[in-house]
Amino acid sequence: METMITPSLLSADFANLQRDIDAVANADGLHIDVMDYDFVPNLTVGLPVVESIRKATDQFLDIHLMITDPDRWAPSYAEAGAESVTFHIEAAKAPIRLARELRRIGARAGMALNPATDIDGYRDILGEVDMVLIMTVEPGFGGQKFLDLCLPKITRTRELLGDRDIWLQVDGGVGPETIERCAEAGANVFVAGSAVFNADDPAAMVDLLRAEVAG
Ligand SMILES: O=C(CO)[C@H](O)[C@H](O)COP(=O)(O)O
Repeated sequence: METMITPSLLSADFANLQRDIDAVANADGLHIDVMDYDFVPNLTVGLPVVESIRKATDQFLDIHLMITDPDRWAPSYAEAGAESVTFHIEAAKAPIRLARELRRIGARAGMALNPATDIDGYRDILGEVDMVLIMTVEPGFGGQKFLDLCLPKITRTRELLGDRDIWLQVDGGVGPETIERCAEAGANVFVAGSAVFNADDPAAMVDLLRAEVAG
C-alpha cells in the first residue's frame, strides 16, 4: 500500500497559506483541519477557505472534520472538490449513510477515532470507508506529544482491515521520532503539522519522513 505524507496546514502560517502550500509541493497531499469550537475547543477554517485552497493547488486535499454535525456539513467539502473527507465516528449520527453520500459525490470517505475510542465497536462498518484515521493526540491542537497508548489500536485496526484497500492514517505528534513506530504498527498515511512547518526546510522534512517510513 502506498505511503503518503500529508502536512497539516494547522501549523502553517494562515496569513501566508499559498507560500506554505507551495513549500510542501513534494508532499502527497494537504491535510486541512476543520474545527468548530464545539466538538473540539478550537476554531480553524471552514468551507470558504477550503474552496479557495482548492483553486490554489492541485494537491490531494484531505479534509479532517472535527465538528459536531458532520452529517450536515461533510458533503459540502466533497462538493468543493476535496479528494478525501473524514468525519469523527463519535460525532456522526448516521456514519454509513454519510460515508455512502461522500463516495456518491466522488470523495474518499474517512472515519476518525479519538484516542479513547475503541475500533472493535466499528469493525462492521469498515467496509463502508476508504480510510480510518487514528488520532494519536486528543484532537484540537497541533504540537502535542504523541500518545504511545494509541499504538496497539493502530496494530488492531490494520489487523481488522486485513488485505482490503483501506488506508490507515495517523494524526498527532507524528515526526521523525514517532513515524517509524506508526508505520511498523500498520499506518500508511501520515499527517505531520508542527514537524513539517516548524522545520527550517518543510520540503526536506517531508522527504525525511518518507525516508523514515521506507526504513
Ligand atoms: O488534527 C490535528 C489536531 O487535532 C492536527 O492535524 C495535528 O495535531 C497535527 O499537528 P501535529 O503534527 O503538530 O501534532
